[in-house]
Amino acid sequence: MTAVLEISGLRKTYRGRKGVRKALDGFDMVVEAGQVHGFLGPNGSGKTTTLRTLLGLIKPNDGRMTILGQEVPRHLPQVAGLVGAIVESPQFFGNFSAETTLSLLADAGGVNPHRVPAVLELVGLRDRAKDRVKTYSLGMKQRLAVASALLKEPKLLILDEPANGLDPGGIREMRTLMADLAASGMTVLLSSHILGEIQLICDSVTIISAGRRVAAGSVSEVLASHTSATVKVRLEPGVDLPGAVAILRAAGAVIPSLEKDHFTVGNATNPAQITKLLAEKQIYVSELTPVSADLEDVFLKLTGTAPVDGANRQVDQVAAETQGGWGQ
Ligand SMILES: Nc1ncnc2c1ncn2[C@@H]1O[C@H](COP(=O)(O)OP(=O)(O)OP(=O)(O)O)[C@@H](O)[C@H]1O
Repeated sequence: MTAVLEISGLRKTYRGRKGVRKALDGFDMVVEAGQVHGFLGPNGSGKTTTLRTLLGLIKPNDGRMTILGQEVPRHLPQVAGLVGAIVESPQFFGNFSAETTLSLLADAGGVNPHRVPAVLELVGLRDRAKDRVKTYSLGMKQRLAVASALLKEPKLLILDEPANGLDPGGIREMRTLMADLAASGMTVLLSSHILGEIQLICDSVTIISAGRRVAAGSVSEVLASHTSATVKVRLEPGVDLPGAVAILRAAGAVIPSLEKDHFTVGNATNPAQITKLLAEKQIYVSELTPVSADLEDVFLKLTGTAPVDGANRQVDQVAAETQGGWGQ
């Protein structure tokens, strides 16, 4: 596969009241052709700074970026026509209809006017195309923004939070739209906080935390390599569950949850050890199942942004989570 987008060692610092802030601290990203690539990170981790830098809106301090093989920002004029982007919520004139807005944009950008009805159809605004934009819902304005980015039939589409403000039906339609665009050969880079959506829509993902890449790869690879060794344990009916938990805890097991009829072991890198330890005390396991992580678990773990009981986590505050194995 060829990379449509490559970023390596990107650095951007801002000077502020409290001195220098590293918004990007040697960030790397690769997006392969024809993929829908998710760009994930907590608030303030550097996503918008990355996208703005890529589009030549911010000057980086260091690093290398290429779009479609061309080094940017130096060759941005050569590739600008092949990139559609919505990085900041675009402002549309409320008294114009979507059709007029897109026709004006097509005209200004030298785009064939036939693209206007085509993109209106694609984003699902056909039936409201003649209504004034000020009568649109947030989600409809979002669709219009996507339509404007699609006008010039870009090879790379960059969308910052495209599902913002969309209802579940709208999110599902956006998902179908992304899949259709990717199937037509377009590469889509999508930043989002809706992790379930990223998991459903994206082929691959980059996770950023504090200006650095903390994970990258296909969604399944990222999930597999960061799935914690958690197993769910069910015992024969009538067995003293807290007693069994105490035996395992004494041997070093971490038990994140104890329910009425089962418990979980969070550091079960060797699950056989659980059955062995309990069987030695004549306690028999009736079910032992791995608990698979979803993207939200991986995200919270890698970015250190899981909620902490009784604390209000502050922006920029990350908690490093370390979890050792047990029973090796
Ligand atoms: N113009 C600026 N001046 C100073 N600091 C800035 C500026 N723009 C961004 N930053 C800082 O850089 C860091 C990264 O910000 P950025 O907007 O890229 O994050 P983000 O991942 O897009 O966050 P969010 O998900 O909240 O939109 C933050 O700490 C932010 O405060």
